[in-house]
Amino acid sequence: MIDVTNLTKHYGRHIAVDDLSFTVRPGVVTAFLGPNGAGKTTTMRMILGLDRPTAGRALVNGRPFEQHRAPLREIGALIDAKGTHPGRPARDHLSALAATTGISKRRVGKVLDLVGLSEVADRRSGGFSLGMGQRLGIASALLGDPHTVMLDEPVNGLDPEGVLWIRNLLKSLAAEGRTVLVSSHLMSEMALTAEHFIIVGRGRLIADMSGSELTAMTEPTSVRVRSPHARQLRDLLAGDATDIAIRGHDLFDVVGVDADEIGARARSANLQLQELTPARASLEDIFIDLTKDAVDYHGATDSTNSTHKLENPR
Ligand SMILES: Nc1ncnc2c1ncn2[C@@H]1O[C@H](COP(=O)(O)OP(=O)(O)OP(=O)(O)O)[C@@H](O)[C@H]1O
Repeated sequence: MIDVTNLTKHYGRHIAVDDLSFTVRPGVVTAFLGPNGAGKTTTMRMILGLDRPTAGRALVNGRPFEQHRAPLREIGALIDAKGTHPGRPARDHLSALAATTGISKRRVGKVLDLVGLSEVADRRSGGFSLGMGQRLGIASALLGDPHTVMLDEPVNGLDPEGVLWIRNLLKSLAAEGRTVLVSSHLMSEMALTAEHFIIVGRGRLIADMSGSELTAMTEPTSVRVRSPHARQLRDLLAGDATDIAIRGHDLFDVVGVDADEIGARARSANLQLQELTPARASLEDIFIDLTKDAVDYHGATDSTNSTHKLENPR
């Protein structure tokens, strides 16, 4: 469990983390999302005691990280995958880490197997690809068999196979009952991995909720209707719909009339319905909408110009 309360970090006049409070619970993957510069790494560094908060506090399993007798058994973290000595083989790196932190040497072989590096464990890590380096960083994080795992942008620069591997690893760690916090600026990836989302922008909390709660923040954008009587149904709805888009001989999308109303009208006209599906914005659209004011640099094509409406933006 990670508890962050009123956490704040100033660098001179710049506020990197601004009065942030949230709890990361065990058993689900929690995504820590925000655009570049939102304060994710700074927050994670404060959770690990690597940076001192200007105000507030961060607790790992009930205590500040540095007050645990065996901190690496409490929380394993990947903050900078390049933090290994390039001349040292992966196995030696992990063995040294185990020896200096009182972790059994047997764990070294176990984590090398877990991350798929056993065959290259005696090669110098300096020759590792980006993906292999990430795997070694994750092996270091898991060495102490920790209750809580925290990874900063672990999928950055990985190939699709590496991305899939990390996704499955994170889910299995959470399924074992561990607390898993993983940062990213890519909602598209996290939507497939996480169940809970903590979204920050310019150091401030924007949202702290499950995927279904996030989705429920938007009004349905349209309703998809499939019926063998599509034409008659369209005629029935034409007066109230703001838009009707024909998608096929038996399929169309309606804007401006909700699914309950379409169902009621079809029933009273005795017209059969085969599909009635409200369409909502994707998690990625919602993320872009929520963080659009916190993005420092927009591209020439403004991806924030989405059409859905948030009911309850914070
Ligand atoms: N040591 C530092 N000195 C001064 N400013 C810093 C320092 N570390 C971070 N910052 C600033 O604090 C803000 C938050 O940075 P941070 O790296 O925590 O964001 P982030 O969400 O992890 O972003 P990214 O996704 O780009 O890694 C940024 O504006 C950054 O420039």
